[in-house]
Amino acid sequence: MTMDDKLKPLRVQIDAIDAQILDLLNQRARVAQQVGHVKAETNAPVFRPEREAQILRSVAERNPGPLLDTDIQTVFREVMSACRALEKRVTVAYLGPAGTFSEQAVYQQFGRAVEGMPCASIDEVFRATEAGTADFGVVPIENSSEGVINRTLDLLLQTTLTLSGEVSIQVNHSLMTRSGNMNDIKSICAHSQALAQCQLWLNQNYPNIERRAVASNGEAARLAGEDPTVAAIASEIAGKNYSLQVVKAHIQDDPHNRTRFAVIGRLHTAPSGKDQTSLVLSVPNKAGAVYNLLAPLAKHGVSMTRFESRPARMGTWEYYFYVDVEGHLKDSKVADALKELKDNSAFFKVLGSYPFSL
Ligand SMILES: C=C(O[C@@H]1C=C(C(=O)O)C=C[C@H]1O)C(=O)O
Repeated sequence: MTMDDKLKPLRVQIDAIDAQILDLLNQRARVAQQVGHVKAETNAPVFRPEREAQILRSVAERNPGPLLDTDIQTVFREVMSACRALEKRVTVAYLGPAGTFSEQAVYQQFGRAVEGMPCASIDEVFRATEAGTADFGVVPIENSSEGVINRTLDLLLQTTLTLSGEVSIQVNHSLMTRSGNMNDIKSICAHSQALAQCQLWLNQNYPNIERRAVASNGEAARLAGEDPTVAAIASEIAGKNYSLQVVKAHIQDDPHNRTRFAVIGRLHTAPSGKDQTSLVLSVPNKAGAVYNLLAPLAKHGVSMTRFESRPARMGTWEYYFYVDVEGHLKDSKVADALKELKDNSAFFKVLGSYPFSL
């Protein structure tokens, strides 16, 4: 038997299965449309992150293989995204331009069937979401090698928006030029964070080429696309958008470099069963204040998953604490612990409760 003879019956099987999948997907989509009608009657929110998180967890738990859990989740994320878009296509503002890691974070949270709205700055993402021009915003909050993104933390302090999710993505930086080599290159452009994340590699390989910080890696890719003397450090997706070729991939000093993004919006996400709650607080500047601050968490058996401190910038050596705890604001032990925390705090703000990222 030739290879084609062997493949033929297998492909007939795949075609028959695809016909069933197609039918089932559209059955699912019709039910989602009905969900959309029910929501429209009460003006209820279309995107329900807790429900989507539960579905993604459940498909991974029930997955018998051979498909990988993470791959099955990618497929279901897109299925839900497409179904949701039949109810309403949500608009998501992010730090643009297209091709940045922020855009990747948008897709990781919402799937591809969204209206992405690239913004020029983190401030603009907040403004567009606060004004309702966008339903949600996605902003970088922390990088594993460079630390927190100060502007995002400052804006979270003031905003009326809540956190409705977080996304963590692996950040791979590539050095790219129009030609695919470094001949004639006079400067290397990237966002200051990316330059910092590739510092050792650049010192070793191109110590004499000028480094230029620009607004974003996407902007660096755009500049390199226009100018054959400019190299960009950016994601390969950004490079493709501007017809750049890779000189060297994965040049970040930390191979496990990740960035965490916050999803901001007006939605108060319901409990999904595996949630966390983010808050910001400050304490009066006196002995034992931080100890007292955290005691209620231990007392009520609430685990803290993150604790970050930042100077309040009032010249008084006072600090804001960004704290994440396990559980949802609607869990009684979280609610009880937070009530006591609030009583001990000079400033207290709950940023939101949302499902743990996958
Ligand atoms: C269908 C719904 O609307 C959206 C789409 C979902 C889906 O396709 O499963 C899940 C949650 C919502 O974001 C729903 O709320 O159940």
